[in-house]
Formats: sequence, C-alpha cells, structure tokens
Amino acid sequence: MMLFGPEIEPLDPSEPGPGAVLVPGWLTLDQQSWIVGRFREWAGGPVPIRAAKVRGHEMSVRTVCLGWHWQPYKYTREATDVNGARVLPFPDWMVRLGRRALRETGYRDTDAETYTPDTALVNYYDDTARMGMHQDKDERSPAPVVSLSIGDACTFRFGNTENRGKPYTDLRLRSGDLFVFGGAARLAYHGVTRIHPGTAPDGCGLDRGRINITTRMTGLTG
Ligand SMILES: O=C(O)CCC(=O)C(=O)O
Ligand SMILES: [Fe+2]
Repeated sequence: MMLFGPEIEPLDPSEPGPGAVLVPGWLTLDQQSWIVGRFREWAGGPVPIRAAKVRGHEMSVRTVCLGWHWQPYKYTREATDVNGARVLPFPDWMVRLGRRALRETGYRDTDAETYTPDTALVNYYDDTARMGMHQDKDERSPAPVVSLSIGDACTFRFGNTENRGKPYTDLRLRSGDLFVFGGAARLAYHGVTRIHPGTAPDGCGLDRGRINITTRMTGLTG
C-alpha cells in the first residue's frame, strides 16, 4: 500500500502522483452497510437515481446527488433534467467524514478543517457499467475530491492532467477504500474501466454492484 500526501514528492512514477492518495479499507463494514442504507433512501428521491444523459446518450452509471444536483455539465439546486425537484441537503456527517479523510491522507490541518464539501455524486455501477475518462471540472473550488467505494471492486484508471491517454495508473478500488485527489492531481483525468462482479465482501450491505461517493466543494453560492 502506498500513502503519500500532496506536499510530499511522488514516490514512484507508477503511483498515481502527488495529491492522490489511496487508503485501502478505510471504512469498516459497519460504516459501509450503514452508508448503503442511506443510499437506498437517497435513491428513492425526491430526485430519484437516474442515468445522466451526455449528448443524448444515457450513461451506464446511475447517479443521485446531495447538496447540488450535477447534470452534464453544471450544478443546480433543482434537478431540471429529472423532475425539477430540489435535491436532498448535504449531510453534516459527510462533511465530518470528508475532513477526516483529508486529515488522514496527509493534507494540512488547515485544508482539512476548512474542507466543506457541499455536493456528493453518488454513483451506482451494475456489472457492466463503466465511466469514461474525464476530469471533475464543473466545480469552481480547487478543494480535493474525496472518493469512497462500497460493494464490488472496480478497476479505476487514474491518469494525467493533460489528456485522456497515457500515462495512467490502473488501481483496484475495493469496498471500503478511500481515494483522495487534490492539489496537483485535482484535475487529473480518471475513469472506471470495469467492475469485478462478485467481489463485494459479506457485510458491506451491497450484494451486487458498486457504489461510489465523491464529495466536492462546488464553490457556488445560492
Ligand atoms: O466511481 C468512481 O470511482 C469515480 C466516479 C467519478 O469519477 C465521478 O463521479 O466523477
Ligand atoms: Fe470523476
């Protein structure tokens, strides 16, 4: 396992790079299954989970948002591309979790304490879902993205900030893993090339598929 913070030199070119930190098994099984319970509530609405449409094509991933609603390629309070309802508020426990994530991945205390994520994209992947290489760049704040994974493992491709291609590193994100990307890695291209069905651990709360939660600071007001 490799663990380094944004202020530390990259350890090895095969590692994701400065600002990107993977912490395997960060969430306990109890925490994972509790979060899956919350996911089932969020998925029901007021804005039900849906596949966002990119240039007329539905994504294979289905997403429900908290705090701000993301649609290609903007954030709004109301899900104008779904049913017009206002999204659920961003939960306080997720702010605390995000701050702890930064503290425990080598971010400076001041960065961790001021981290106030105000949106979460909660993605559900079935066996065949994927996510193409992209940057998370609809946020105006440079604050890190905190990513939590539950359920089946995936191959997560973490690339460079210039383009979708090489160099990139293929990582395995498993149930309970924390991945943080900020600093020099904040605008790195990344995607999910495949799900590994049947790899969810007993007790994580999910029998099939994968949940990924990313918390972000939009930098928006209103
Ligand atoms: O599922 C993942 O691990 C990544 C999700 C992602 O990149 C996103 O929601 O923007
Ligand atoms: Fe992303």
